[in-house]
Amino acid sequence: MHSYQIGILGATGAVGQKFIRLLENHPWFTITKLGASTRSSGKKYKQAAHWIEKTELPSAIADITVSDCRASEFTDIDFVFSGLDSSVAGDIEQEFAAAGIPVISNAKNYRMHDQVPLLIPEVNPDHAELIKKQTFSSNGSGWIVTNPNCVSVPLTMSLKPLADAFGIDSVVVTSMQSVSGAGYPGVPSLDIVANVVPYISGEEPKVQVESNKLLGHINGDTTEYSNFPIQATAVRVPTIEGHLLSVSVKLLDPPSDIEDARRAFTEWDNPIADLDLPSSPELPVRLYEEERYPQPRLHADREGGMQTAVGRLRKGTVMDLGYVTMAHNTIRGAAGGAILNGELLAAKGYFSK
Ligand SMILES: NC(=O)C1=CN([C@@H]2O[C@H](COP(=O)(O)OP(=O)(O)OC[C@H]3O[C@@H](n4cnc5c(N)ncnc54)[C@H](OP(=O)(O)O)[C@@H]3O)[C@@H](O)[C@H]2O)C=CC1
Ligand SMILES: N[C@@H](CC(=O)OP(=O)(O)O)C(=O)O
Repeated sequence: MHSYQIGILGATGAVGQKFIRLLENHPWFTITKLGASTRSSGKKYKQAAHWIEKTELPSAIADITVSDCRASEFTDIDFVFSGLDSSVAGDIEQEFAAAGIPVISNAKNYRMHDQVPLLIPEVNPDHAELIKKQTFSSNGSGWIVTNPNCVSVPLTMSLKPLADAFGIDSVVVTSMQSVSGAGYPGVPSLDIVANVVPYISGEEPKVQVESNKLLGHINGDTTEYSNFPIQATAVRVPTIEGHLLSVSVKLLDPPSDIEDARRAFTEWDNPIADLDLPSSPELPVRLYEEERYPQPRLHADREGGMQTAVGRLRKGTVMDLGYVTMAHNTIRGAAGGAILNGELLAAKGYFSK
């Protein structure tokens, strides 16, 4: 039986609030500490946070006093989830790991660090082994694990069945990203209402490198990346939740029949199915046959926001295959993905208890 007392860093932000909502009634993880900036510390959570979730702020959380994000304030917990702003996540997460507190982070800072696993449990669960190589803390009790960018998540989860069946030569992707990806208050309304903004600062380079780390292999102390090129275009659209991607793929060993590509998705085996993790979706990658699906408003919440949808699978005219894919950016692409990482690591015995 797993039972852990946990903290949330960046608890007042958009992702922090999603952690709080998703962890209410979690069977393994109980929130006992909340951290944010000095703007919030010392206040009760209900006063510090501008609650933007649709569900009620959990009463067990409302009266917790928010702490500074200092490791010395987070004694007596087993680990933290981090939804910190990336401008501060680097130093704070390192301080926690050095103090022997494991950090499961949603921020970008350590994703490409050699000894830090960039983890999607259904894609590369074995990469968790890198934890044992980390030297953030003197005795190895503190470490950092990250989850990928919210576009890299559906991109990599949808590429994985194709990589396993046919190998990937190259990818072109255009992401149509919802406004919640920019946090709260996020994109100015005069920019995004009835409009599309064809640029998201810093997004395309992350998408281009993270998938190759995720689809790589552990070799000794580090990750050997896969090495297919990805050309990404990141666009902000006026949806609220769910990032939709248009993907074109050239394969190393393309199937002659599109049915074989369909089967690659429908017959793909989830490598963690037998672990029965609480946040694990029944079907991590769902192939829709209806030509108008998937749509963010209709499908982003499927399986608790943890399912990656694939649709419009078709033979390509320039590259081998075309399809669209979509995932809930603040659940599967952020807090929910981090929680699933925590569950995987708990099930595999990584928390010293
Ligand atoms: N929104 C999304 O879809 C996704 C976001 N992410 C990443 O998750 C992280 C959080 O994003 P989001 O929730 O949208 O951002 P927000 O701006 O909504 O929240 C940022 C959080 O960081 C805290 N913070 C800011 N400065 C400090 C500081 N100096 N010391 C301690 N805490 C501080 C804030 O506390 P306070 O309220 O006190 O200022 C707040 O809790 C980012 O790294 C982002 O890139 C990743 C994937 C998807
Ligand atoms: N940039 C993403 C959200 C995000 O914060 O990404 P990252 O975790 O890679 O910094 C978006 O705007 O939708």
